Amino acid sequence: MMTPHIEAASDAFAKTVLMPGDPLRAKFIAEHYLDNVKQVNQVRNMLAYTGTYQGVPVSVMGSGMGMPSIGIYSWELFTVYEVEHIIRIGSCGAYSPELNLYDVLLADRVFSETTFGTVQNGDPNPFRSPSPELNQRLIQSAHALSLPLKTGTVHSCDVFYRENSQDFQRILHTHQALAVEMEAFALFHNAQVLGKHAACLLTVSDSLVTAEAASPEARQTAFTRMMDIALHSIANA
Ligand SMILES: O=P(O)(O)O[C@H]1O[C@H](CO)[C@@H](O)[C@H]1O
Ligand SMILES: O=c1cc[nH]c(=O)[nH]1
Repeated sequence: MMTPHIEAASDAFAKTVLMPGDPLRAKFIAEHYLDNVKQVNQVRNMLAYTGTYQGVPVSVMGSGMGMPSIGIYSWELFTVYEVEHIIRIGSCGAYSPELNLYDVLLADRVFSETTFGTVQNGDPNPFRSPSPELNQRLIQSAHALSLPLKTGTVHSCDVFYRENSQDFQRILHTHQALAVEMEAFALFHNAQVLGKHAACLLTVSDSLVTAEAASPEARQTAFTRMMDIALHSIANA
């Protein structure tokens, strides 16, 4: 075992890793998109695979839910496996009435009340940013594939079930956060601290404004758009 959480050999990962929260979404991508696939991790069922997409090496690994989990996996990938780029591909809940179910959103800034940064290296700044280069490539890929892509601030939240379900209005208006998810802040923080590159693409799976939620079937189709954009950006880097 190379780390307490990843059993893969030191050269098992490609330089770019796609990270959905759900390890089964990682399996889906490996099975439907990649060639020459090898499973490289199953510790704690946090499945990881390496293969090629249009001839370019790429890995895909689940991050689990929440900042402690992605904080561990992204740190180990960046420091032990010499991974250079991590693109999170996740689901999010819409705060903005202008976001519809299945829209794909690229985070250009992340806000969080988490203590992750303060505890990790004493940085209390509640905002983190993605890699401008990765974001530019993702925007170009969406354009090349004629897939609509929105950009904006995302809220990374430590709590999924909040007592006050309308609290999102405050965060929308105070920080212009268009949607909520639970990992991007820690991923961007680790990338910044380690001099690596990270980005976050999200598909709207539900709306806190309208209380609509995507069906499981629709989620799969809609999520493939985000996967297409991410994989195209890797193949055309
Ligand atoms: O779909 P994923 O990538 O897991 O992302 C979102 O879904 C989970 C909550 O249901 C959290 O991990 C949140 O960030
Ligand atoms: O973190 C998340 C993801 C999807 N929907 C939510 O409400 N929260």
